[in-house]
Amino acid sequence: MLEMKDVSFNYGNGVPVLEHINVKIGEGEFIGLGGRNGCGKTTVTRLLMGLEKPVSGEILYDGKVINNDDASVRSHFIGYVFQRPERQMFRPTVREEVAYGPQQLGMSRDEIRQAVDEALAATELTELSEAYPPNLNRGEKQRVAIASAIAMHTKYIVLDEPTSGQDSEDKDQLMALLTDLNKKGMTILIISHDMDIFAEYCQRVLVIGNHTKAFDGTPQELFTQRDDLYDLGLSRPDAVTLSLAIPDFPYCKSMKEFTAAMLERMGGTRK
Ligand SMILES: Nc1ncnc2c1ncn2[C@@H]1O[C@H](COP(=O)(O)OP(=O)(O)OP(=O)(O)O)[C@@H](O)[C@H]1O
Repeated sequence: MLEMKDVSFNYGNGVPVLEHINVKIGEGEFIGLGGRNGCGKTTVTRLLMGLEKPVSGEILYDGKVINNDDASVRSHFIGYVFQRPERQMFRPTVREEVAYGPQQLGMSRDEIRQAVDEALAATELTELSEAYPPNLNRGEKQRVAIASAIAMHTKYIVLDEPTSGQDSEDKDQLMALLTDLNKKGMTILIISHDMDIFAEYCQRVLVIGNHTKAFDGTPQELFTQRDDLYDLGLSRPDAVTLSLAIPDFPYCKSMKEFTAAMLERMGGTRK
């Protein structure tokens, strides 16, 4: 369990960024983190990663205060995919990049080879294992960062707006990979401005507003019960809006679900 207990933070210029944040992130969850531009989403994840320290309050891992554990210690249990993943890659090949973490953990050569092979296979990077990371496209770089976390067997992975600027094929591929990792037990925390991702993939959504936690619940609760979505910098996905507009229609979290429900209502099948 990762926990933020009454955490407040500013960047030292007197401007409050986060105030009295309380959040528990249990193992196996798939959580979306949303809110307006500049509300502090990246800062929340930097605090969890140990890249920033709370001004007050505590960060806990399995009940132990880890405020003073720096990012290299926390990387043993949290993997991170930066908004610009090239900033986290320093090795000459994809294989060496993915092997770096396991080497730091002191794994044997054979263990490292096996962990890296498995991680490259899981992220469909085997054929790019000798490639120079800066030459990869953004989706491939993200998968290298994810492979690094898999090879270290981290329990958590945090992704900062991984699908922004991606076409729908890359987005679907990434979300399928994250869903698969989550099914295998990895906890996912994904920052996004994409409401479809919250609705379709996340079990829980956290929203930051007014410097603190403004919502913590299921996407269905968020999109059907809150009337301040606009104020929070959010919007209702089309699939949800359409399903709510039709009397006695089930809640639909994606257009695929909506289409299937609509066809069922009309007594038809998809050709
Ligand atoms: N290094 C820094 N020094 C000073 N202020 C900063 C720094 N980094 C971020 N901020 C400010 O802190 C606030 C929160 O920034 P943060 O990047 O966490 O927001 P965000 O919700 O992730 O934004 P976005 O959706 O645009 O990525 C913003 O007002 C930002 O300008």
